[in-house]
Amino acid sequence: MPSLIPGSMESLPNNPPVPQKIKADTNGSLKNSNRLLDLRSSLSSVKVPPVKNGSEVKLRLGKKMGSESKPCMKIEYGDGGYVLEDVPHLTDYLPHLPVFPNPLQNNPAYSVVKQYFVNVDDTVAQKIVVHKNSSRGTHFRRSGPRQKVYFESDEVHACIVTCGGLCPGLNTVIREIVCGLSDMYGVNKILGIEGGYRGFYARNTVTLTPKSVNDIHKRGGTILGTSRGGHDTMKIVDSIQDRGINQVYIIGGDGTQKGASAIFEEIQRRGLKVAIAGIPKTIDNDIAVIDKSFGFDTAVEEAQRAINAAHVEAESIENGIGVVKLMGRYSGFIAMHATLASRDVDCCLIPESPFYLEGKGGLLEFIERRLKENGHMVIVVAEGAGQDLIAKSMESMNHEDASGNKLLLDIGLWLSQKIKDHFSSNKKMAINLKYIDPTYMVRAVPSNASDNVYCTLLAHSAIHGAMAGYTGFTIGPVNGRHAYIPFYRITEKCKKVVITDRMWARLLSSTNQPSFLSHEHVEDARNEDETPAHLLEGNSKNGHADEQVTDNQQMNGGGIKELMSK
Ligand SMILES: Nc1ncnc2c1ncn2[C@@H]1O[C@H](COP(=O)(O)OP(=O)(O)OP(=O)(O)O)[C@@H](O)[C@H]1O
Ligand SMILES: O=P(O)(O)OC[C@H]1O[C@](O)(CO)[C@@H](O)[C@@H]1O
Ligand SMILES: [Mg+2]
Repeated sequence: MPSLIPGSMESLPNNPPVPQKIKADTNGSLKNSNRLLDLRSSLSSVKVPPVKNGSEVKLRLGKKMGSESKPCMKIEYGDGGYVLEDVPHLTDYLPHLPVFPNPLQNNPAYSVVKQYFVNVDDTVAQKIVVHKNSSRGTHFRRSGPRQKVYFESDEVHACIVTCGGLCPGLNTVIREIVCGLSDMYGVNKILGIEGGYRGFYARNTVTLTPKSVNDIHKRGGTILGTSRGGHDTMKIVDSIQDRGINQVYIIGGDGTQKGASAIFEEIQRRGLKVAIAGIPKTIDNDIAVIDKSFGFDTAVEEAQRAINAAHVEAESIENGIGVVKLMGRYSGFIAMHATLASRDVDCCLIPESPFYLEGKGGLLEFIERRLKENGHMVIVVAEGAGQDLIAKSMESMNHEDASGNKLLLDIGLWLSQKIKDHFSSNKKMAINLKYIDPTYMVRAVPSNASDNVYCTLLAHSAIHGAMAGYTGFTIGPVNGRHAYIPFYRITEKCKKVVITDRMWARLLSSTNQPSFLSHEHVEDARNEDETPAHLLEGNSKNGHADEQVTDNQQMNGGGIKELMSK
């Protein structure tokens, strides 16, 4: 029997949301006193103006288009241009689920906390720098424990899977999910899925207990193993169903979150009471919306060791050049932050900033000048930088990994060779170049102290969300506050360094390197910043009314406009 919680900030759903699968292909709408639930089968055709007083909820349902599946969107409008991009809830398609009081109310560690439970209406603003007349813009549901939960402790059968490349902190997140479920919610049935997505149907599982995971945060890698490729939605959901799993914690990058979204949609289609929670992971820090991904700080810190070594080598010998290659397939955040942190770097090359070697303003000219001035120099290059240059000078392979990610050519080796060739061919200067490739070293280490704490918060957010019945969500800090974010927001766009924004300008000013930017490049960068038309009414055409750029948004790939207005 569902219980009401006295004094609860949340009201139990008297009018539970309409089950999505029933209404999936209708054009009808349903109104109550202050809410409108609008169910459409097409994403693009809906145009409903925001309601002035009160709020309006729109649930946009996915429809298969070719092989791409459009996501479910649940959007609520409020006053002053307020938009809530909400995440799905189990009651969206299972309206009569029983609810239970949150066992944290009786937990001695948490019951002393004043207002430990998050108000159900709390949301987190994506835009925090506002003008007097700015609209309030997009918000996400605040994460944290709710007074009521949709799972009883002994009913929960959770599983955890890690997918994609390694990242410092994977083991910490696993540990914290297991310990958090057990300590906070008394959950004791937790399975580890081995070897990534394909482990659901092709590998063994391992039972995870607080005791078995106690020390794993001190190790790099993932105790569960990981993989690329092998995402077979039907087989994965069959496995979830056959094993009686009802909470799935999926740790991985953009590809993994796309896979999690497909699993969620299939779970929903089958009408299963299974919560799907994504925990975003990527060493490259290229996940949109969230402030930063776990392991990134650790990677930047670890990269300092390689940069230090390169600097020591370079400054100890005449015309010494240290070249360090760091990770960053499409985004140069590790290289940029490692450079800014180090102050020993003379030039940082990232995928977002095209560069050239020869001629006036080119890299080779700059190297020569810097060697004449300082006698040594350090170059940091992100692995995804200059791929166009290598492809031109070598036969491009165009190979992909099992997940469909482009396999990169080795920019570090190529660049080192080009520099050596240049200085030996024109005999201007004898140089001494040392190439250091610590790429896998920076992601194979255990997470540092601050990442460890961050991993705990992520794990707890995911647990509270799943216990509260939310599903089809990923989590992360938005402007410092943890939030539940719909999958499509994380997967629609990869976060990149904005080369016309403040942080890159700081880097250019600290290294004094050429920007390599022609007027066309700036224009291109400006155009790339055009956010794809978002589906939010009441916003400007790029979906961010009165957009104001902050350093935080720079991390999130926003901000070309700012430089232009400076
Ligand atoms: N569009 C997609 N739909 C379903 N599954 C996907 C999709 N893209 C990737 N996956 C699956 O997600 C898993 C991880 O993907 P991928 O190898 O791209 O790593 P990632 O999660 O992006 O992490 P990393 O940051 O290390 O690249 C793989 O098992 C892959 O099959
Ligand atoms: O683990 P793999 O397959 O070698 O992939 C390496 C890639 O993974 C990442 O670490 C994360 O996407 C990239 O920086 C890098 O290009
Ligand atoms: Mg990826």
